[in-house]
Parts: sequence; structure tokens; C-alpha cells
Amino acid sequence: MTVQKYNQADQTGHRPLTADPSNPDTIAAISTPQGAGGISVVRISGPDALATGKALFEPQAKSPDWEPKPRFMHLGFALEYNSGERLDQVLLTFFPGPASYTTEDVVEIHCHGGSALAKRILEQTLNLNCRVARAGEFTLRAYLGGRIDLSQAEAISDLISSNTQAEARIALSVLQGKMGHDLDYIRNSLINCAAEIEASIDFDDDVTGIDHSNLAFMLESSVLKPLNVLIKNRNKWLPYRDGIRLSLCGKPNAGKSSLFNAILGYERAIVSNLPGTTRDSLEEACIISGITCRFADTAGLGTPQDEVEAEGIKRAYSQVEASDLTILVLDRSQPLTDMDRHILQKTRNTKRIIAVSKCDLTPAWDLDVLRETNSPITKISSKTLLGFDKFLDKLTELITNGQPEPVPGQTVVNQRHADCLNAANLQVAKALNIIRNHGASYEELISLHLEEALHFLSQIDGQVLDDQVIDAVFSNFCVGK
Ligand SMILES: Nc1nc2c(c(=O)[nH]1)N(C=O)[C@@H](CNc1ccc(C(=O)N[C@@H](CCC(=O)O)C(=O)O)cc1)CN2
Ligand SMILES: Nc1nc2c(ncn2[C@@H]2O[C@H](COP(=O)(O)OP(=O)(O)OP(=O)(O)O)[C@@H](O)[C@H]2O)c(=O)[nH]1
Ligand SMILES: [Mg+2]
Repeated sequence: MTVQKYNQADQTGHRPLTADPSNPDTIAAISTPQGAGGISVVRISGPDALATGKALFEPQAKSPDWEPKPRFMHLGFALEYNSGERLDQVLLTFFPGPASYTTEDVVEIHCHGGSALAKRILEQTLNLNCRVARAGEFTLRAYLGGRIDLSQAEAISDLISSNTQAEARIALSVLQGKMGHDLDYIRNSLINCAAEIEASIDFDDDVTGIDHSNLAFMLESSVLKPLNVLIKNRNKWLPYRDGIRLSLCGKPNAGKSSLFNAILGYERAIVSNLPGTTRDSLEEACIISGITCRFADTAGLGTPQDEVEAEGIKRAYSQVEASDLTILVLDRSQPLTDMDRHILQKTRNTKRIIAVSKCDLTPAWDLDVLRETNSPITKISSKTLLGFDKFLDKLTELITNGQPEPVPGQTVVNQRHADCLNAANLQVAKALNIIRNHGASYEELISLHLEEALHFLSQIDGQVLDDQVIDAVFSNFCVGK
């Protein structure tokens, strides 16, 4: 995809009123989810949005010179383009650009829900010079039109996919420009430092010379420090932003699926007293303490009896590897086996909790054997739910790292931002190193590192247009957004 910035605000913050100089396509899509619901919305954006909306709409209060009043809802009928047949009773709203979501002319048609009506209306727009919007294209236009920056576009995508209050809060904070504000501060400090260096390059060393210790101090306190706060906050709140992955593992018949079901609160997995009941990995998510937890129940680890079981075991190991936290299930009603010891050994360096299962039955081994495992251990019975609350408490502690939910306004950057921040951090650190070790002699090199740092920071909010970055960001969107 090639992108081109258009309809951008000029220096006074004014956007040109004409939709755009390069005349993009008018796009249309259903912006509400597929399936049953009260209302569906067809959204149209671009130079022909108004003409399209008017051609498909018969207002209730019909008059020959009817025009939609901007930003008002009008009641009427959506029409079939060729026959003029009424398709549905709808509400139409016209948002003239640039004061619209995309900064272009936008028309929304709110029809009745269900999958057929909105599809029919969308089809009519395609007869009228519109094309179906690509995933994220409305928001892409909002970005290209200068309404939002790239990180805000990502925040919109995060808002849509948020499952928890914390996820939504974090995204809303970015959408409201909190991160942009932090970035501006860091960038301005960096620009000031770079300007000082640039100026000194133009002078004779003997004449001026810049105050290197002051420059180092500035870089340290107004660039590196706030930059590191953003990185540190990500690590601190990450589970609240991205959720975490957990896997249940153990030998066949240990009670993994029973525990999986007890956590989820319903009989998701088949449970039986036949070892090898779970063959494939089962994944299910639930929210624990405000964090999205994606659990994987896995096949029991043992010597496979057949090809299918072997594949299941392979998948079980991959799940353990891919998870942030492993719940190792050890059956207390049967003697510990070599396999139990093997799994204990194999997961010793992963973040894990040991669930000693079937505690309602007579124990067959002493908990003392787990003395040196260095992992939290809890006794549970998935049958009587004995010890289950304690297990959940310990699990919660591990999931949250003891960190409470982020407060509103808390910025937690995503992986892409973190990569840019780390890259910028490295460049500034290099510049600082040169300043400290070589003082005045390498100003060009210092300047180069600071320029690089600026470049990375500008990739975060998309001040630097990079097709690949933009493609990557918008490819995660859904159609209609
Ligand atoms: N029906 C509907 N609901 C929606 C959206 C939408 O596009 N349509 N949104 C989007 O997907 C979100 C709201 N986001 C929006 C952000 C800015 C503008 C807008 O037109 N801003 C103008 C005018 C501001 C004003 O009225 O004061 C501007 O800032 O210039 C519209 C929606 C969520 N709800
Ligand atoms: N008494 C008692 N029985 C349990 C408990 N947890 C599981 N069981 C029984 O142990 C057997 C195996 O349980 P599952 O949950 O299917 O074990 P699994 O680890 O998923 O087994 P595979 O999928 O074969 O690897 C079943 O008969 C369960 O009813 C428990 O806490 N107490
Ligand atoms: Mg199972």
C-alpha cells in the first residue's frame, strides 16, 4: 500500500475545506459486527459520500430541495438504487469534512440489525461510485487527514479489541493524547540538545565550545529518564495491557482438565478416568483480577501410545514454552513417577505454580519432596473445591506481580512503541558515551546519534511516514473501522 498525506492541517492548524486535493476513492463498509443486533451502521467516507447518501435515502419529510442538516439524524427510508424500492426504515447522518471522524465527508446510515439489511444497503453504495473499505481504512484516513497520530490509531484498534476495563483505560489514555504529550516532551528536549550540538559544529572549537557536562545532564534528565519511565511502565503494567498466557501441564490423568474447568467455571474440557483423555490443546480465556488470562489445557505428558498422542504431547510442550506462566499439576493420590520428576525438572526455569491435585483423596506422597522446587505450591481438589480459593489467590499474585490495576490516564506502550523507545534509548546512550569519553571532539557523531534517536521516536506517532510501519499497524484492524 502506498500512502500519501493529504488534507493536512497547515501551520495555523487549519485544514482545507475541500475534502482533498488528490481525490481519493469514496469508501463504504458496515461498521457494526456481523450477526444479530438492534442496529447496524453503514459508513461512507470520501468526496462522493454526500451524493451517495442522498441517492440512497428518501427522507420522511420529503421535499425537492432536501439537504441533510450536518450532524443531525434524519429519519427516512433506504432505497434500492435501481428500482427505488424501500429496503428499510433508517436514520441518516451527514458529517461534513473536515469536522468528521475521517476528516472527509462522512455519511452514516443506521439501519435495523441483522446481516441482510446492512449488506443490501452497502451493495447500493457500490453501484454509486463507492468501493468497499479495506480493514482500518476509515482510521487510516483519520491519520492521513491529521486528526489522530499513528499511536492514537493503534489505540482505537486496542479499544475495539479490549476485553477488560484496564485494557480499555490504557487505550483511551493513548487516544486522548497522553502518550503524544510525553513523546513531545522527550522529542523537544532531544531537539534542543541536537540544536546545541549543531550550533557548536558551525563554530571553531577554540572560540565557543559547548558545555558538555550540561549537555550530558540534559540528555540524561530530560531524554533518557522520561524515555525509561515509559519503558519501565510497560513492564510494570504489561499483563493489564496484553493479558497473559497460561498452560496446564502434567502427566496423563493428573487432573489438568478438571482444574481447567474449575477455573473457567464450566465443563469446557472432557474429564474421564482414562489417561490420555485430552489429545489436543484446548484454549479458553477468562478474566482474573482485571487481567485477560488465556489458558491452555494440554495433553498429558508421557510415553505416547500412538501418532495422535505423540502430536498432542508435542503441542503440550509448545504450549508450555509459549506461556508466561505454567500450572504444573501433580496427582497426590498416586505415587510420584519418573515422568512427574521429569516435568518438574523440565519446567524448573519457567515461571510456574505447582498445583497438588486430588487432595480430597488419601495422599500417596509427602509434600516434603517438593521442598527444593522454589515454586509456589498449593493443594487443591477440583472435585470438592478444597483449597481452590487459596490456589486462586496465589495465581492472582503471580499474574499481577502484586501490581494493582492501572489508574485512568496510565500510559502503557505496545510492543512496536517499546521497540522504537529501546532503539532511541540506545542511540542516546551512545551519544552520551561519546560526550563523556571524548568531550568536544566528536560533535558530528553525537549529532548523528541524536538524529537517529529522533527518527525512532517519530516512528511511534507516525510523524515520519513509513509505508511498512503503517501497513503493519493497519493490517491488524477490522473492516469498517
Ligand atoms: N456513529 C458513530 N459513533 C462513533 C464513531 C463514529 O464514527 N460514528 N466513532 C468513530 O469511529 C467514535 C467516535 N469518534 C469520533 C471522533 C471524532 C469525530 C468528529 O467528527 N470530530 C470532529 C467534530 C467534533 C465536534 O463535534 O465537536 C472534529 O473533531 O473536528 C467523530 C467521531 C465512536 N462512536
Ligand atoms: N477425587 C478427585 N478426583 C479428581 C480430581 N481431579 C480430577 N479427578 C479425577 O481424575 C481423573 C482424571 O481427571 P482429568 O481432569 O481428566 O485429568 P487430565 O490430567 O486432564 O488427564 P488427561 O487429559 O488424560 O491427561 C478423572 O476421573 C477425574 O474425575 C480431584 O480433585 N479429586
Ligand atoms: Mg485432560
